[in-house]
Amino acid sequence: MKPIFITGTGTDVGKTLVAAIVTEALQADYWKPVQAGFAGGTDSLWIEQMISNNTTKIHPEIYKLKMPASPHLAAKAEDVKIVLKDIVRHLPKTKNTLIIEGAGGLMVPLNKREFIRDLLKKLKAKVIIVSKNELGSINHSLLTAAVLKKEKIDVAGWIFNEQYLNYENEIANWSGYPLIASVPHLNEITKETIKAEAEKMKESLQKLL
Ligand SMILES: Nc1ncnc2c1ncn2[C@@H]1O[C@H](COP(=O)(O)OP(=O)(O)OP(=O)(O)O)[C@@H](O)[C@H]1O
Ligand SMILES: C[C@H](N)[C@H](N)CCCCCC(=O)O
Ligand SMILES: [Mg+2]
Repeated sequence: MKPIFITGTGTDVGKTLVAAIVTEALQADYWKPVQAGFAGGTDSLWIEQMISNNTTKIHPEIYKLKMPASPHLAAKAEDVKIVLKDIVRHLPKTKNTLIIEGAGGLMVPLNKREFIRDLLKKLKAKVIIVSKNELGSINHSLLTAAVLKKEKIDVAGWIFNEQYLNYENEIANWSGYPLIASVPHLNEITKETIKAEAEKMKESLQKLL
């Protein structure tokens, strides 16, 4: 089975929160190959704290960079070069479904000429796009979809995070990619609330993937 790559319309849209829900729902493994910024903790550590099942394995990052910035700049600050084939070479060998989280959105540079877009292509992954259900999101979402289409990338569909507006069907229709699920604003983010969202999402995920 292809790995599932969780990208988003940008940074801070809720990729890690959605990744926790999807990972828990499928009892999948999780991998964040490029982490830029870890003063407040890494995405991997956060996922580890939010998962309830005993099957999930969290695979170590390949690049763990200090600066909370675009990975190409965070890498430059540490005199590191992000090499895509080194990430691909370290793709975790697991029989379990693998959830991979990107950094920011699709057109985030990893080095002078390659982007998250190129990484997910090289990893031959199937993509879930996380988008926020808020004003401005139609534009961000359709630009993201345009890049995925141009590159003929295999897309499973959208997961919308935080329901400020009802844009889900609009964006699904315009893009032609299906709506997988919607996640409400969670007043409390705990193992229990993640597990409850995972239960709600399980069936749609299993159907699509
Ligand atoms: N549905 C939600 N309810 C409440 N808080 C949320 C929700 N989704 C995301 N958040 C909060 O918004 C912030 C950003 O979310 P998250 O870290 O998942 O974004 P991200 O897309 O993974 O960012 P990055 O590009 O840094 O990986 C976090 O503090 C998270 O807890
Ligand atoms: C620091 C942040 N939380 C992420 N790790 C990296 C986001 C990169 C975004 C780059 C950009 O689109 O401007
Ligand atoms: Mg994240």
